[in-house]
Amino acid sequence: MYLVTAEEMRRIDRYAIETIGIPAMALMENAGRAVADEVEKRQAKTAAPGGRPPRWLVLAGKGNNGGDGLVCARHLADRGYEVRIVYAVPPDTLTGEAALQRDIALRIGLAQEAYSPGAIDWERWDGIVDALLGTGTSGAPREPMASLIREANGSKRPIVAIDVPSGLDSDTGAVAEPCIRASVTVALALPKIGLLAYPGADAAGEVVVRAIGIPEAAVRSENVRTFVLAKASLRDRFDVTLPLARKANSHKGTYGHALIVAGSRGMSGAGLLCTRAALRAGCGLVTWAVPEAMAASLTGSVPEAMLFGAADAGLGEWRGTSAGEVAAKAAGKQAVVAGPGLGRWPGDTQWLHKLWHGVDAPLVLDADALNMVAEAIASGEFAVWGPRKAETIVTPHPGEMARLCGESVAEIERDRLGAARGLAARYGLHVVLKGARTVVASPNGTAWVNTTGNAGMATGGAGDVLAGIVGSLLAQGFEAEKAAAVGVYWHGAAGDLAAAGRSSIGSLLAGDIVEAL
Ligand SMILES: NC(=O)C1=CN([C@@H]2O[C@H](COP(=O)(O)OP(=O)(O)OC[C@H]3O[C@@H](n4cnc5c(N)ncnc54)[C@H](O)[C@@H]3O)[C@@H](O)[C@H]2O)[C@H](O)CC1
Ligand SMILES: [K+]
Repeated sequence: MYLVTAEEMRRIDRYAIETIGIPAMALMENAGRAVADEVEKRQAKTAAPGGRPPRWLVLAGKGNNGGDGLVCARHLADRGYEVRIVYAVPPDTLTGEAALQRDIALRIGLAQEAYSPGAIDWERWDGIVDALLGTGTSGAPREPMASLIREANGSKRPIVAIDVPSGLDSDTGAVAEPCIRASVTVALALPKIGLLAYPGADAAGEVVVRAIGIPEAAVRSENVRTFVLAKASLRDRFDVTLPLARKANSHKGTYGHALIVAGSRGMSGAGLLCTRAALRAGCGLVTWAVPEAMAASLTGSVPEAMLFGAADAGLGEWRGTSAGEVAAKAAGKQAVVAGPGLGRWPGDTQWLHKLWHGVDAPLVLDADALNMVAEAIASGEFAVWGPRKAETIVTPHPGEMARLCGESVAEIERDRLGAARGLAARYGLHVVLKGARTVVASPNGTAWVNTTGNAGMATGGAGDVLAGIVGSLLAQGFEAEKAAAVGVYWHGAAGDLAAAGRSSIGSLLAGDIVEAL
């Protein structure tokens, strides 16, 4: 499923109207009717007291979003609802199709008023349709609309938002003060990015996408490069269904060999989780490289993996001198994961630089390896590292992403998609920006926003598990975008499955995610 910006939606809309010739009023009619259907569906669950007709308020702005609301009001009235339109602005300032809808509403005698602060008896109404602002929003809602939004939120009535909750930035998910807090948002034609990205996703409530008669040809006229990562997209885009299929006639060599470079004294668990996740995600063989002094104590901790002890002068910590050995160990492997629990040591960016070129296989960099890259970027060194022989996936959380981009966490979180896309394009990396609604961005400009996962996964080791899964999929021959996208979806889905089996998701452990794979 596509995810669009306001500008992309506008262009698709314009193509449908101007190039294909579908009247704007027809689209608006479909939009308003779709919203009325959704209101009816919700209202049916809670019958109005005493069998009286349901009472709904429609808050209308002056643009096309308001026009959609006026169509919705008309259809609700036709279905026996008591409806009242509240214009946020003087009705004579409405323009275009919205003005035509205003005249229609007037001619059929729908109840209406211009908003006056404090004048609405909210208690009287069963629900509210938010038709104040849509994709034409610029900046935070201005007065008097801002007061109307605050009153509506304070009313505690269910709010059905048309297209986007008013006050939401459709492109980033940033919410203005105030922003409508909807129980459901009816996204018209295509979902907007801001409906999935937090904090917008919280303001949107449940998101329902409804067709309004925009032909597929209009959608295709726009080269949309952002997609929802959901079960259907795995199937349609990547030809993958989970659990992964296996050929009856196959052997461990069929599923690849991954090298996991992870863990150090005090952080062996990161390597252990990464290694177990890689095995559970199905690659044929895993070699786990650790500083040599740790190898003895880890013997048998994951009997299915091979252990490799890298020279460490007996300290259980990584040293720059091990780069050659690790690169040699990577020969013949189909994927390498480096980073979880590595720690930092003097000269570690040079160590990583050696792996950067010494490893011929696809590489996943996570955790401390990302901090090394961030330092190399900051010092200007990274610019001269040059391209690798195979693809590279980086899996930063927002803190690591902030260091990689030289920005603050708040700046990254304000536009996660933009940040991930920017880093991917700048350095030719596949970027997995973790967090609620993980973003996967590729150097070719494609990006995915994930729908699986839950807050219980905000726990130590969950990232190590993801790195292991992605490495495992690379080892099994998935190309980088597919490995990253499928891995992210699967990791979240496993987290959801693991959470479903617990009374509180707060008790979820990273190891549970591995077992749920
Ligand atoms: N998807 C489609 O193909 C269709 C979508 N429809 C609906 O149209 C809106 C977008 O309509 P548009 O007229 O471009 O913009 P808005 O209604 O969102 O609002 C524009 C209006 O509001 C004023 N305004 C802008 N920002 C603010 C602010 N911060 N505070 C106060 N007022 C503001 C501005 O002056 C403009 O005049 C889309 O979301 C769908 O709901 C079509 O109906 C069918 C086709
Ligand atoms: K709206």
